[in-house]
Amino acid sequence: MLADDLLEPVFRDMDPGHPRHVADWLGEVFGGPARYSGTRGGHAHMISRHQGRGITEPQRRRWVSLLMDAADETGLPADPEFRAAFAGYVEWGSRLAVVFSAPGAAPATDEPVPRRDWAVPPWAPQPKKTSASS
Ligand code: HEM
Repeated sequence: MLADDLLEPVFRDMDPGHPRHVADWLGEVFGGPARYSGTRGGHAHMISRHQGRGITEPQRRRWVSLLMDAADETGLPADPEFRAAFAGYVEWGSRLAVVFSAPGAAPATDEPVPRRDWAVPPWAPQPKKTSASS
């Protein structure tokens, strides 16, 4: 993000632990251990870190794009069911980040960390049947 023209001004003074904090948050949202709630203060703290930043739509869109690149680079599961749920959450959350970071916004903070799941088991390409195997 620091190498990105649109996001550098937003992340210039970021906490060096930021990638870990976001990973802990996302892990908790998607059913992993409640590490963010246990170590960082949960939903209220996450919201407070966005307030007053005035995140713009182009910055949001770029952030989403870089997060999707990171999902590939870190080897998150690539099945379409998980990725659809992941993309849905990231689109939802990042649009809320724009709203909550606007001047004068007063978002509710006493909410739990959201949870996301995906109902359909992962799909994987099936080997084609050949005449020899039928
Ligand atoms: C689904 C959407 C998002 C999630 C889940 C998310 C999550 C988080 C989390 C967990 C933190 C760390 C809070 C802490 O210190 O404990 C954080 C901080 C921050 N986020 Fe987001 N965020 C989202 C969208 C965005 C977007 C779209 C932007 C800007 C383009 C943004 C900018 C920031 C900034 C500037 C910080 C503070 C950096 C630091 O010092 O750690 N976030 N976010």
